[in-house]
Amino acid sequence: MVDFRFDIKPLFPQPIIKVTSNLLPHTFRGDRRQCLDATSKMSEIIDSLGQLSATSQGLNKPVTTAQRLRMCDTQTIYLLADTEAGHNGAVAGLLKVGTKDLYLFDETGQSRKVENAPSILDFYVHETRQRAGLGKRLFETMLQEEKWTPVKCSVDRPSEKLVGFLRKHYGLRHMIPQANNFVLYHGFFDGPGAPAANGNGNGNGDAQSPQHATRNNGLHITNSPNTQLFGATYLGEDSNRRRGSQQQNSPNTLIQQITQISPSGRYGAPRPTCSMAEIIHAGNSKNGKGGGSSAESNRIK
Ligand SMILES: CC(=O)SCCNC(=O)CCNC(=O)[C@H](O)C(C)(C)COP(=O)(O)OP(=O)(O)OC[C@H]1O[C@@H](n2cnc3c(N)ncnc32)[C@H](O)[C@@H]1OP(=O)(O)O
Repeated sequence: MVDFRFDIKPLFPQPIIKVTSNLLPHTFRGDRRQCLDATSKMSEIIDSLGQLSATSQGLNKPVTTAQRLRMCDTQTIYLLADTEAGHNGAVAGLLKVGTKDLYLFDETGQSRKVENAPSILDFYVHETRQRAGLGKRLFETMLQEEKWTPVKCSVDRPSEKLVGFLRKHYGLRHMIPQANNFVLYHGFFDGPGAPAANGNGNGNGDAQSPQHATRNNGLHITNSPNTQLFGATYLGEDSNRRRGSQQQNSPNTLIQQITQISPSGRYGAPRPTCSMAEIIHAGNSKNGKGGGSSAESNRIK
């Protein structure tokens, strides 16, 4: 549990509050002076929880800060408190969600641009309170408030724990391979309002379009914003075969393809295992050619 030097109770009239770019609890009512005080305290809470989340995920800098939230009007943070804890109460967890415009592949390998895709961006429950249902409570509140369903959420590079959480509580198992670090599950594209496929029907788009792709040995490299930011991702043998990739490359070339678009921000940060690129590197090092990428050298072993 995270304690603060101030009493958190006035900020948490209910156990879970929502905070957006004004850095105020959604329940907040007050004059200008109270507003400034609440903003400063909320900033401290968000920064503390964001830092703990980053540490727990092995990131070298937080994904969630008050400053970032202030700059972004498409994100919401849900905070869970235990107002009975200690003298001042304590905060137990954080869930940051938002909407993103993403270039994504559906189950058949068709490329689609999805605008305002619901995204799970950061999720953390304090170590002393994990596996006690608090994560589920936060997530359920978020789903209700945002009017989202779990299968329609994209998840920004989920940890093993989050993958387990989604499997356990929502039965999400079958991922759709992507060329970026977002994870989608089968069913994401189903139902009314499903986004249309892009371009020419083979999922590649044309040479001028943002989703233009080159595929080599299962690596999907596009010039989409995601790939530029986050790097290429291994799509797996099956999807590679399905797409009829012609070219066979050496392991060295694969590493170059992964590293030519080096990750930045969250993605340049050291991470624990659980990445498709890890699989490639592991396979490659068996051939005596391991390591070398900036992401790889940053990763905690
Ligand atoms: C997009 C992203 O934010 S990726 C980063 C996700 N965050 C993290 O990995 C930070 C560390 N982990 C956490 O903070 C928490 O474990 C959360 C937020 C993932 C889940 O919150 P919790 O309160 O633990 O979840 P809750 O109690 O509702 O559900 C428990 C289930 O989550 C999964 N889980 C939670 N903790 C663990 C763990 N230590 N090891 C493996 N699975 C875990 C399991 O499926 C677990 O069910 P089980 O106990 O029957 O195996």
